[in-house]
Amino acid sequence: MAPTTVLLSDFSDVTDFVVNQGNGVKGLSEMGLKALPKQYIQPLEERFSEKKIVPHESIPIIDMSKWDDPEVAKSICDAAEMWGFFQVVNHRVPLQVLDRVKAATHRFFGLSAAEKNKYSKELSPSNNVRFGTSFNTQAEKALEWKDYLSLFYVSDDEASALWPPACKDEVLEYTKSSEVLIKQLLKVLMKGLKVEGTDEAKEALLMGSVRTNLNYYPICPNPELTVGVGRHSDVSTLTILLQDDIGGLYVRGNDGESWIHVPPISGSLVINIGDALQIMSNANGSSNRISVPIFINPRPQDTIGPFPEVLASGEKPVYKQVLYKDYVKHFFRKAHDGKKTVDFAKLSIF
Ligand SMILES: COc1cc(/C=C/C(=O)SCCNC(=O)CCNC(=O)[C@H](O)C(C)(C)COP(=O)(O)OP(=O)(O)OC[C@H]2O[C@@H](n3cnc4c(N)ncnc43)[C@H](O)[C@@H]2OP(=O)(O)O)ccc1O
Ligand SMILES: O=C(O)CCC(=O)C(=O)O
Ligand SMILES: [Fe+2]
Repeated sequence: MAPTTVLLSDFSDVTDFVVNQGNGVKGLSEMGLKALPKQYIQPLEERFSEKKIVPHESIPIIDMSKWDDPEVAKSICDAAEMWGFFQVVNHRVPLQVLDRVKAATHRFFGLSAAEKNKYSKELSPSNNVRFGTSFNTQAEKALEWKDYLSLFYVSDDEASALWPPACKDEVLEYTKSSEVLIKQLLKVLMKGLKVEGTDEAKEALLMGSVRTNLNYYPICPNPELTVGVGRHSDVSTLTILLQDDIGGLYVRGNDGESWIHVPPISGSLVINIGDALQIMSNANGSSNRISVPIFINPRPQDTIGPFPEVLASGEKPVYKQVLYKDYVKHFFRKAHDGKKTVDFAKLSIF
């Protein structure tokens, strides 16, 4: 459809158009706006500054073709500890599956606003399926330039009945095809933490629930004034990010000030250690992290806290035991605020 030029003054309320009517920022972008609406202008400290990018730094790129090789395991554990982020290639998730889920994402966001809005918080037939924009429009002082569809997996039957037909098969295929990689990564990471043996209870704690988000960042008239997604770390155990070839993902450097670009590498997946694993591994990290789509999590009803094995040597617990659902609710109820979500689980002496 050809873009219509609409003056911003024609809008009585940008938020109503974007949020309530389900047009999203995609709807705004397609109007051919010449300037960013004021609702999206981020305060200076939240904007991304090119000056803070470290040009020649890179997060590790790990070739997983020989994934039983102890050297590969060491690279994974070192990258998780040093960066919390790494890219994997030759990961055994078929490349056609990745292509199909990318196409399905375009197909879903290409639907009309009315069709997408059927999955909004107010109209969705289930809490497990949600179309939205920004992060938490109620709590945010400035909105973020992103639309999303969030799909929490309960069962194949539920997904088949309630997920949007435009993308459900491809999202299911993508999440299921990633399972073998996820299990391998968790096995290696647990061994690195000296948490041996994966019984059913431990497996549920690490990967008992799966949420897949499809994020859409349309062209923005003034990208320098806003953000697609603000500074945050994921509340997952692990996040598997599939990004397209546009780029734009940055990871906090270990100095807590600089940013490192994560260049798109065709066929690669970005792996990001989330807060839940940080809490269970008792790591007192202070750098921010950014990542994407398949969030591997404990189950909502699980209580998370440092694994007994990591405290066995006398290491003092940094985190208390928290109900995972409470932790996630805490994350979703506030605007993005860097790495502060984890403070919710910290023992008061830290
Ligand atoms: C959207 O932009 C994002 C997203 C992210 C995501 C990063 C992650 O790491 S997602 C992985 C989180 N883990 C899980 O989902 C697994 C565990 N799940 C749960 O514990 C529950 O499913 C639940 C998420 C807590 C929802 O349980 P429910 O009983 O339905 O609780 P509610 O009271 O309805 O919701 C609580 C609160 O959260 C808001 N919310 C719920 N789902 C979502 C969602 N998918 N996206 C955004 N917000 C959501 C909901 O509106 C409630 O808030 P109220 O203010 O309405 O009370 C990273 C970066 C991004 O930019
Ligand atoms: O799209 C990106 O590059 C980052 C998105 C992200 O961090 C998230 O959805 O949790
Ligand atoms: Fe993220």
